[in-house]
Amino acid sequence: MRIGLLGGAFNPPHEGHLKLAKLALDHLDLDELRFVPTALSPHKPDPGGPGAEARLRLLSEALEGFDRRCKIESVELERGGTSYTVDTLETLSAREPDAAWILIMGSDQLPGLPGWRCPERIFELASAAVALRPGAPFQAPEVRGLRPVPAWSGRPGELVALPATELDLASSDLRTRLQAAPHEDPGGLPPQVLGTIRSENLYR
Ligand SMILES: Nc1ncnc2c1ncn2[C@@H]1O[C@H](COP(=O)(O)OP(=O)(O)OP(=O)(O)O)[C@@H](O)[C@H]1O
Ligand SMILES: O=C(O)c1ccc[n+]([C@@H]2O[C@H](COP(=O)([O-])O)[C@@H](O)[C@H]2O)c1
Repeated sequence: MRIGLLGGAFNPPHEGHLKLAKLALDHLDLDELRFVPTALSPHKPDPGGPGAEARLRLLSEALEGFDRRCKIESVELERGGTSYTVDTLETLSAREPDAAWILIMGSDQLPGLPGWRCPERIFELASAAVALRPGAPFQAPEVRGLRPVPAWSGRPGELVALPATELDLASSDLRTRLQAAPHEDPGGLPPQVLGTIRSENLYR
């Protein structure tokens, strides 16, 4: 099994996340892509917003009718506390030892990778696929064991580039816009997600 892990706060989930997932599914020949909502993101501990339960609900709405290979992996919400990727990979790889894991991310994550908890261990357990995000160039970071390759073979430690999402969307901008103009469509939200945000007065 070739399994992609797309981790994030999804606060709220938006079309940029879905485009990233689609690019990964199409280019990496994945059997599954799991969205992994954080309990607390290590570098964004207090982002505001409606909390984990609502983020999870919005994410499952965003995935309704999307690609059937997409699932939600709730291991970080169940574990609670700060969501370190190395802990998640240790749990998943012990649980599913035959899977090949690949982290799916936007290029804004690359400069911070050496500062993640135990990055060398992360890339003993998984690879990474990175899509260009507007404003964030692709620059391979210095992490032992991580090496750029043209295509993913399934072996850990490989860093592969995905095409650009070409969607200049960020949850933080959407939160700001929703708060400033609650009755306007900020753009970039799946319709079901916007509907729930409105009907439940979230992000006010
Ligand atoms: N528009 C986008 N294009 C490419 N990747 C994206 C895009 N938006 C988010 N991502 C990626 O999705 C993953 C999860 O992102 P996250 O949930 O933190 O969303 P975000 O929009 O970056 O949130 P925030 O603005 O609150 O920081 C990260 O790897 C991030 O790089
Ligand atoms: O493990 C770490 O040290 C680490 C540091 C920063 C980010 N991450 C992961 O990267 C993903 C996106 O994080 P963020 O902060 O952009 O929401 C999410 O799954 C985080 O758990 C992980």
